[in-house]
Amino acid sequence: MSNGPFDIDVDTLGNLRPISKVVLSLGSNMGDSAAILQEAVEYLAETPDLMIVDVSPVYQTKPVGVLEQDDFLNLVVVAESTLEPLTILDRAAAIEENFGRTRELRHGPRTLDIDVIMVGKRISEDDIELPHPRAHERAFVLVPWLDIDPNGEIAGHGPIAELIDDVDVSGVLRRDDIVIDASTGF
Ligand SMILES: Nc1ncnc2c1ncn2[C@@H]1O[C@H](COP(=O)(O)OP(=O)(O)OP(=O)(O)O)[C@@H](O)[C@H]1O
Ligand SMILES: Nc1nc2c(c(=O)[nH]1)N=C(CO)CN2
Repeated sequence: MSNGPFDIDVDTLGNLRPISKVVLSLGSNMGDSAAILQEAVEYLAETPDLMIVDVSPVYQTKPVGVLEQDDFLNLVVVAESTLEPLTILDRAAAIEENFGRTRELRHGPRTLDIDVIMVGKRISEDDIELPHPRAHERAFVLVPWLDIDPNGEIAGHGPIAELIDDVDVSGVLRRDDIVIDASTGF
């Protein structure tokens, strides 16, 4: 899979649309987190013009940032899309809102958080920064991502297989007993 806008899709009107690689990080530490992640993957699979390529195993992870909160369940989704990065961010926020996500505390507990890790190229704007500025230092992103995309890279930081050597992975435990059914929609 290419990282950037090198693959092209032609829509029904004949317009050429670049296909970008998309990486999303999903996390939950409130409510029935396994069921929430399952449903969130289904919402993503139903998103027009976004095709899921793979869903990682689920990991139970120690909280990063605010430490006084429950462990998270995390997974990573790799997809391909012709959507604009801001459209993907809006879609992620809309899916979060289905689960009553509130933003009372930065890095605090949440039913569902969807971070946009990358959408093809690098972007730095008021509303969006890509790649996600903290992804390269987060074991809860790198470990599941590596499982499904061993050649993955974060622009400006390098291959995830190398970045992982510099992060503490001790708080990240694979939960093979939690299976996300990724068969619906792709
Ligand atoms: N790549 C990105 N992914 C997600 N949100 C982003 C991104 N770039 C900018 N944002 C903006 O940053 C805000 C992130 O808010 P949010 O409450 O999700 O942060 P957080 O998940 O607590 O912390 P972190 O950003 O460290 O993961 C959102 O309002 C969103 O518009
Ligand atoms: N383990 C873990 N810690 C976090 C997470 C998360 O998904 N997993 N999300 C955060 C805000 O994006 C802050 N801290």
